[in-house]
Amino acid sequence: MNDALRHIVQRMPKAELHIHIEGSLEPELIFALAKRNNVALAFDSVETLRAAYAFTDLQSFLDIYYAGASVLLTEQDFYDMTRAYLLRAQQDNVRHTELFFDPQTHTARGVAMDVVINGIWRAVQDAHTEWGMTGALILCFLRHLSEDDAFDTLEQAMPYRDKFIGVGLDSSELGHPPEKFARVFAKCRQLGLHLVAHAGEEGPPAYIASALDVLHVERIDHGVRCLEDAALTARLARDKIPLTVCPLSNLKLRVVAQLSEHNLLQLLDAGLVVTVNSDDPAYFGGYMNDNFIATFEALPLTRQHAQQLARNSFDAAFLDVPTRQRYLNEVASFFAGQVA
Ligand SMILES: Nc1ncnc2[nH]cnc12
Ligand SMILES: [Zn+2]
Repeated sequence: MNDALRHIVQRMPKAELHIHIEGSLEPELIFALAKRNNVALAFDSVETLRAAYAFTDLQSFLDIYYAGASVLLTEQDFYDMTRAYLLRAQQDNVRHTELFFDPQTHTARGVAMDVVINGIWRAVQDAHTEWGMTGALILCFLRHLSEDDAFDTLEQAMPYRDKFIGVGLDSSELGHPPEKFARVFAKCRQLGLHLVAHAGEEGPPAYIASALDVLHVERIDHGVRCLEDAALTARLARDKIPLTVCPLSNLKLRVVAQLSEHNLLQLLDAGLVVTVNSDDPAYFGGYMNDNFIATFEALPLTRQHAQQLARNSFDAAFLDVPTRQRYLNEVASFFAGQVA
């Protein structure tokens, strides 16, 4: 990629829609919080922890990711983690972000729901006050746990209903199809929550179809395996169901062997509302602009693709009409001022 295109991709306004906030915990912060909270870690240094980030698949990552999250105990911990992510995202010209959080990872360790939600939400509010970034929270159910556990989690979260806009589904995909959570998603739909789900990351295209048909999700997280089913791909394009794609995550979790083999360009060519996101940036070697640059380096993507991806990120976001329009106008005027 040439310098002009690199500059465009870095500077263009963008939204991040697939970021697990616990996946933004850098090893340095894990060690600092472990010390502050007197939590024992299975690693003796930042370096040995980082060296363990050699994943072979989704599960090998999740085991380390849940261990890392064990240092989060107080509201201040959740605030500090979220603040660090938001500051980093701002450097990449992220204007709006929708943060996933995994309450069950914390409540199972005795951390109260209000500690989790209030800490994360206060950091989002401060970013809005201080530099105008907009943000929202999406509560994710862990799919390796039961639907009853998800119902309990929803009930515990209801006193904080004004602080999250939707629910998602994450963790180990294979063997835990969307339909396992049909009833709890139906309840969330009744409550007027936005609905998303991880599907088609490691799991088959059938999981994408059931996330749509059974859970009635509005976006698919990852979804990269949809291309294995032409009818499903056509449906996603026709219904403008966005995919929140995470290229460096796909590389690190061996969904693809090399980024040059990533299907992001085919997904765009198929007319899908593709977005680029970081997933778990502290674990996968990159934040938003790292993902954009690595992908643009690996694939024959152009300035037009960059503009499409920036626009898609705001089109796919759960924004009110005037705010979306304001961001789309920002994208248009940014690109109108570029000569590359
Ligand atoms: N990429 C991913 N897939 C499923 N669950 C996750 N939790 C955090 N990152 C995840
Ligand atoms: Zn994810």
